[in-house]
Formats: sequence, structure tokens, C-alpha cells
Amino acid sequence: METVSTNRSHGGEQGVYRHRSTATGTEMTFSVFVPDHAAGAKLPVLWYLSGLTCTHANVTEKGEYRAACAEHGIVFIAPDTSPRGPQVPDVEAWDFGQGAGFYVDATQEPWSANYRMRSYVEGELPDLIAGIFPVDLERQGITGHSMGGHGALTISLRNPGRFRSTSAFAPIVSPLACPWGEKALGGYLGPDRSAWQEYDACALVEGGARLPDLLIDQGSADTFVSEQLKTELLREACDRAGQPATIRLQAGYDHSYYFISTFMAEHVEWHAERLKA
Ligand SMILES: N[C@@H](CCC(=O)N[C@@H](CS)C(=O)NCC(=O)O)C(=O)O
Repeated sequence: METVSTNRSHGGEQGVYRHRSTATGTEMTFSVFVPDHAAGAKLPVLWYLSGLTCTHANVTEKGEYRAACAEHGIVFIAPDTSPRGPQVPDVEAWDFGQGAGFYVDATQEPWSANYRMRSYVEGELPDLIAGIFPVDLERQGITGHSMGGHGALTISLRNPGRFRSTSAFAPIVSPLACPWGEKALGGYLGPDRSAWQEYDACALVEGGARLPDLLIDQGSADTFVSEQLKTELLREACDRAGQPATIRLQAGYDHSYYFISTFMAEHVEWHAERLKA
């Protein structure tokens, strides 16, 4: 692993790192914020998965998580959203291909060689992190935004017990039921929609997956909510299944990092309560 940059911030170290990924067959870049801590201490971790068009950099620069993570002693990790590079297949669109990995392991050519973000985020990156950073992987939480909210919800629902806390900002709650999801899962996984189920938070809840609780914030002025994000589908699925969930509509907020950064400290505190209980 190579260090791209480190900067002292909020009494901790914000780093950006690059490594060769076996899951994606490419170089991958991610960021890690480590608050100051006692020698030998292992800190709880909050994973943040980003949305369409993003790299690790969007939340690192605009997410405003560091003060809260420093206060609560939480390591914050932000992976990229897809494999990248001239040899990685891509299309012109911003909602498919590079910057839009959807946290799936693609099964369709030509995507299947590199687009293995599920394996990367679920397996390879945690293994790498555990050997290098002062983290306690018995105390992990996960959150994310939009496509990354979909990633956070589905990874957590598929791995019961692995994350003590799960939240999301403006998540895509059902790729089976929105144009972004139909395009991405259709492209990466093919037309058989039964293969999409394990990448759909609503379908996972309906199929019996359960988490202790959930926190979701959704802006009321988010232009993607009615066609793409469809928060109500998750509310209905959770109500039907008896899955506890706090789903908050935040008046006037849009889909941007101005929204995310406003509620970031509350999410970090909510995770800290569960990670340090
Ligand atoms: N590129 C799209 C917007 C895509 C978008 O809103 N992406 C969100 C995630 S779904 C994001 O975080 N964008 C990067 C940023 O705001 O820094 C457009 O121009 O309409």
C-alpha cells in the first residue's frame, strides 16, 4: 500500500492511500481518518460508501465528519465507488461504469473482470485495513449516500451481526424499482431479476434479513427522491416486516453534500452510541 497524502486535522490524521486490488484487478484509492488515540488502542470504524460520480474525495473534502469522529474516537473509511483506469471498461454515462460500481460483483462481460466492488468492500478492503490501521473490526458501523446508501444497507443486511450500526443519507432503497438500479443491475448482473434480489434493500428486508435498527435521512427537496430513491418503499417494507427504522424527512434539503454535511455529526454520534455501547 502506498500513502498518497496525510494531513493533520481535528487532532487526528486524514490519509489517502492507494493499493493494488486483487478483487478489481486495478489500483484502488481510499481515505482513512484516524483520531488521536492511546498507544495500542483499537478504535471502532465507520465505513462510508459514496454515490454516483464520486471517488473517496467527495466525502473526504465535503462530508465534515472529522470533528465528530475525533470527538467520539471513530476511524472513518471512504472507499472509491468503482474500479478505474484506461483498461477498465466504461461508457459515456455517469450512472454506469466508472464511478458507478453499485457495490455488486458483476457477472456479465465485459464488466465482470473488474467490477467486483462487493468483494472489494466486503472482503478485501477490511482485510487490508485490519492489518495496517488501529481498528477494532468487532465494532464496525456502515453508512453511505445515494448509491452508497444502497451499498451500506445491502452489505449490512446480507451480513447480519457484522455491523453494529447502519445508517444512510438519501439511499437508493430498491434498485429493482428505479431506473438507476434497472440500468446498473441489468448491465452488471444481466436480465434475470432474481439475481438482483441480494442487491435490493427492500427485497432483503422482505426476505427476512434484519438489523437491530436503521437511521435514514432524506431531504425533501432532493430531486431524485420520487423517481430514483423512493424512500417510501423502504418505510413500507420495514413496517410490514417489523424492522425497526428511523426514517427522517429533512425539510428543504437537497441531494448534495450541503445536506450530508448538515446531518453527518448526528449520524456519527448515532453510530458511536452503538459502537461504544
Ligand atoms: N452528475 C449528476 C449528479 C450526480 C450526483 O448527484 N451524484 C451525487 C451522488 S448520487 C454526488 O455525491 N455527487 C458528487 C458531489 O456532489 O460531490 C448530475 O449532474 O445530475
